[in-house]
Amino acid sequence: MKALPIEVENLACERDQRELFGSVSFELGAGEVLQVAGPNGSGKTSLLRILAGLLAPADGELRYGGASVLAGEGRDNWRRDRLFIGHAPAVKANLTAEENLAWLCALSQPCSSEAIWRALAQVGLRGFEDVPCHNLSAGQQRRVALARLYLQAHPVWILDEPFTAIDKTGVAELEAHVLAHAERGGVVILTTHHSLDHLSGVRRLDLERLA
Ligand SMILES: Nc1ncnc2c1ncn2[C@@H]1O[C@H](COP(=O)(O)OP(=O)(O)OP(=O)(O)O)[C@@H](O)[C@H]1O
Repeated sequence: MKALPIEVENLACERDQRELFGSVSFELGAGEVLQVAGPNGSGKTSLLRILAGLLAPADGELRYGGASVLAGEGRDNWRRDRLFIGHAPAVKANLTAEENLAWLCALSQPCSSEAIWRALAQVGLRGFEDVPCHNLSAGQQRRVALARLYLQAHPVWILDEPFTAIDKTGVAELEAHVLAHAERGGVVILTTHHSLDHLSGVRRLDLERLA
């Protein structure tokens, strides 16, 4: 499924009555990857949470397929098409890897056990399907959350620090998966403190310069 055009116009964010950023604007189309960069506290997570619909902006507009997400008419398409994976892995400690994915997917696109096991194998967790997440390492817990990228068919990925706690091989695999998603007509918006300069075609939005 191809992503529809995304337009962000003069988006502003305040936290505790302090302006974090005042006029973030960009447009993205199918096949594009955007890295949101900037120092700690510059508002990268806040911007991604606004885009995901989890935080209200102080001002500005987000359009998906030409329809305003914030005003309402584009909201259903946006909620259907965007997948947000936050900074924390958001896995439930007492549930197994499989149960976590079944629960996470049930909220948007329910998945079969077979599909979940396949996705867990793709993120290197074959043999860990039935292990409660409190018995997994930090990197393995992150991999459980990232398995959704192999499982679900959302065209727009919004990923906050997806590489955190992931080993070198895992980072390379995830980078390739991000690029492959874009090649299939998806859009990826992500934050990371590691450089993506070695990947061709990744656009960069620097909140430091916009603040
Ligand atoms: N729930 C909140 N309530 C009030 N202020 C918050 C909240 N969450 C974050 N902030 C503030 O907003 C600012 C930006 O935080 P944000 O997490 O968006 O930055 P970031 O660029 O993602 O940082 P990092 O690189 O450290 O992850 C920080 O000064 C932070 O203290």
